[in-house]
Amino acid sequence: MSTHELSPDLPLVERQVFRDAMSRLGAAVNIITTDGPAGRAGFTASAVCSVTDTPPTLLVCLNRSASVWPVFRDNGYLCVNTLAAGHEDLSTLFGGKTPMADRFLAARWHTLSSGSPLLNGALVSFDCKVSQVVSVGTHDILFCEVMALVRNDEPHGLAWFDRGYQHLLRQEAR
Ligand SMILES: NC(=O)c1ccc[n+]([C@@H]2O[C@H](COP(=O)([O-])OP(=O)(O)OC[C@H]3O[C@@H](n4cnc5c(N)ncnc54)[C@H](O)[C@@H]3O)[C@@H](O)[C@H]2O)c1
Ligand SMILES: Cc1cc2c(cc1C)N(C[C@H](O)[C@H](O)[C@H](O)COP(=O)(O)O)c1[nH]c(=O)[nH]c(=O)c1N2
Repeated sequence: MSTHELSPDLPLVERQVFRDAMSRLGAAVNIITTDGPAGRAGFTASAVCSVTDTPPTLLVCLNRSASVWPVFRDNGYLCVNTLAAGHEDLSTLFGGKTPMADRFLAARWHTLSSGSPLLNGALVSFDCKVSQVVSVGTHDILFCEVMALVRNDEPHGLAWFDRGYQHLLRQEAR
């Protein structure tokens, strides 16, 4: 067992201690998409969670230094596409550096009423309106009200754990 004290203004080495610790929190992998007046964009996010079911709301944390940030800020609508097993390469593609057109060419999509792209074969997709944005440190927390959702019967989910992908089997498929 090891204990680390952290200060709020973390120097690089302490930031690494924090990240190493966070790498132990397994999380679903999602591709967050948007399309609208500011253009089409998508990125991979593991910092996604449920906030409240009344009104149905989830949150997405987006680094303000990401190339996609101004597009999400201006469109105000997004879709959270939760990935299934087999989507590892797509996750990596949307995880940075790849030009936007190439990210979208790698999969099949259809357009939701909000305009946001829904990933065919996602475990579940949440079509959302961004209801509130709170900036904390380097990130914006996007609170997203869910307007519609689409579920898929794909038996295997995908998790990001210890800096790698893991397949998860849904209870119903056991
Ligand atoms: N919340 C995030 O912004 C976030 C989450 C996961 C991965 N990533 C990015 O994906 C890449 C690979 O990540 P990795 O998990 O292999 O190794 P890593 O060492 O960069 O990250 C380990 C863990 O720390 C957290 N984390 C990483 N960067 C963060 C940030 N800027 N702000 C808040 N939390 C952060 C995440 O929980 C992540 O799983 C990195 O470029 C990382 O920045 C970002
Ligand atoms: C598994 C995994 C998980 C995450 C990420 C990456 C990967 C591989 N990234 C990074 C994010 O996807 C990346 O910064 C964007 O794609 C933007 O990259 P560009 O600035 O367009 O190159 C990321 N970024 C973010 O702001 N919030 C998050 O929750 C996550 N989670």
